[in-house]
Amino acid sequence: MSWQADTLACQRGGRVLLAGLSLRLAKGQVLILRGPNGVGKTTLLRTLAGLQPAAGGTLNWPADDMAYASHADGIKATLSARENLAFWAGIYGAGDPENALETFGLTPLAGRAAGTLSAGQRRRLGLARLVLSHRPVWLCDEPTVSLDAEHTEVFANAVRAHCAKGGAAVLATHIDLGLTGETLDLTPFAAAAAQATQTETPGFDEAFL
Ligand SMILES: Nc1ncnc2c1ncn2[C@@H]1O[C@H](COP(=O)(O)OP(=O)(O)OP(=O)(O)O)[C@@H](O)[C@H]1O
Repeated sequence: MSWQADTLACQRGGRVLLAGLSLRLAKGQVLILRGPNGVGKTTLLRTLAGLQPAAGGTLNWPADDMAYASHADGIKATLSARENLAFWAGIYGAGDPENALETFGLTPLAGRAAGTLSAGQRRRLGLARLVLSHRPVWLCDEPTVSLDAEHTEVFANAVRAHCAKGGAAVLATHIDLGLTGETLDLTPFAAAAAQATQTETPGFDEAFL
């Protein structure tokens, strides 16, 4: 099984930010997205997750295969860590909250209201949803923000284990997680989008007459 995008264009706020992007993700593969702030990493992940339509190109990338860990952890502050994962297990229709808690070292905190967790603990709870989901493709946006070195390694190991079982992952990150995988710099695709936009800009006559 593989997931494929051909000559994809992605937009945010009505602007096409990326154009001409083709990629293929195979089982077992890790793809690292790189590029400066604002280049469009989140925008691409949101498009691949099916949260927004592509602005062009074709996507053979079923949304039901995706588990998306965004900047927002999708955590309900008044529920305990365990209750949060039980909620998400219900949404995904699968998954073992206890295993997910254990994987991210959250078992001792399982009964705590999520709103009382530290930033790094909350992030670990957000990432635990990935393990729970049993979905083949993990899409992660800056997954290790707020994580200490130990839990950055826990996350990297979770990705390795997921891929070893036939999963795959697309990770937007500015740091080196020590994962074996391909790197995709989005800068040329942002330049292609900017170029296309310039070409489409109306000339003086069209704009003012
Ligand atoms: N809701 C929005 N409405 C309009 N523009 C937006 C919106 N969200 C983001 N943008 C803009 O879209 C562009 C791409 O943003 P995006 O979040 O995809 O970048 P990124 O590569 O993930 O950046 P970072 O490395 O800072 O996380 C930026 O210029 C940003 O300001």
